[in-house]
Amino acid sequence: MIITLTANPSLDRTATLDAPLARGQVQRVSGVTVEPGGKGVNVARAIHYAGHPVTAVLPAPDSDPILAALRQLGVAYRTVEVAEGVRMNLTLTEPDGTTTKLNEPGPLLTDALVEQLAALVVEQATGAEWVVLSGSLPPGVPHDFYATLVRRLRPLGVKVAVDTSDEPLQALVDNFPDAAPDLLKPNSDELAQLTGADAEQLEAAAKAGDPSAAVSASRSLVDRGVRAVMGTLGASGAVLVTSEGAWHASPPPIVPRSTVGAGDSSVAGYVLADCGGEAAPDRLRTAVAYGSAAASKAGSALPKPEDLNTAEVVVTELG
Ligand SMILES: O=P(O)(O)OC[C@@]1(O)O[C@H](CO)[C@@H](O)[C@@H]1O
Repeated sequence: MIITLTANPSLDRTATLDAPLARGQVQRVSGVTVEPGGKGVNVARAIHYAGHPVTAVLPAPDSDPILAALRQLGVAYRTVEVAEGVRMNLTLTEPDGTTTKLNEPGPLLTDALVEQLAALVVEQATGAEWVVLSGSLPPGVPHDFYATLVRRLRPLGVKVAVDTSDEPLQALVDNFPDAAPDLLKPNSDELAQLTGADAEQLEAAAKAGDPSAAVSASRSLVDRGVRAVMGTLGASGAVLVTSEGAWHASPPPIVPRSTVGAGDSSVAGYVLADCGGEAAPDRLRTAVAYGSAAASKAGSALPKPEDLNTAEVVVTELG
């Protein structure tokens, strides 16, 4: 069983544009989809499609359309009941695959609701293989929420993955090694932010086939207690660093349609491969196959096992 927490779930509304976005103009959209989203919800969806037991934990009113959508997909969930509906995040996709996201802050959670949410995750985590803590935190939730939760989860013996950004990510790192998770999934900006590396240089080097800056940044986090750091590098694939070694995986060729959910899919792939007993290089291979399959799908659509092109992911062991 895998548990995902989405403290700030969303309904993802994707508008497809037939022409490049023209700022300040009225433009017609050619299609709209609405899907249940938020990073942990996406991870849960991809895991569910793979046939692995999963429960998504999230705050939402009982009548919220996100819950109806999850029921329709057959994704199991547990909620903390809140009064205000989940936020609506807007994605604009342009013909060349450029994706623009406008994310709302989300509804305020009171201290009592924050504690109910943490207690629900701890309850569900008992006996689970992994808990995945993903996404931003809505107003009212302290920045160190994930740090506190990792500390509460560790005694249960469950593995913990964290994928977040900005202050919650910084607060987590500030609380290492006590709050160090089993998997941290920063993107290149986050890796640079956390380690003082230059984001542009790190990305440019990875694009040119040299992921060493991403590896050193990831290694500095492993040195501070994280079991595995998977740094995602967009079209340049991802690196995985553990205390045993470092690997880079380049993705299979795809036509990118929407990057929304690519990072979440890579987390799902990593955790699924770990549950299947795969070694580090194959966990990275599966993660990158999942991430690139998601990027080749429209809107917030997530990959199913038949969408994966694992054979064309090239994994290289690095020194
Ligand atoms: O605002 P956050 O929590 O950082 O990110 C939320 C979000 O952009 O992440 C998912 C894609 O990763 C989307 O489903 C959702 O809209």
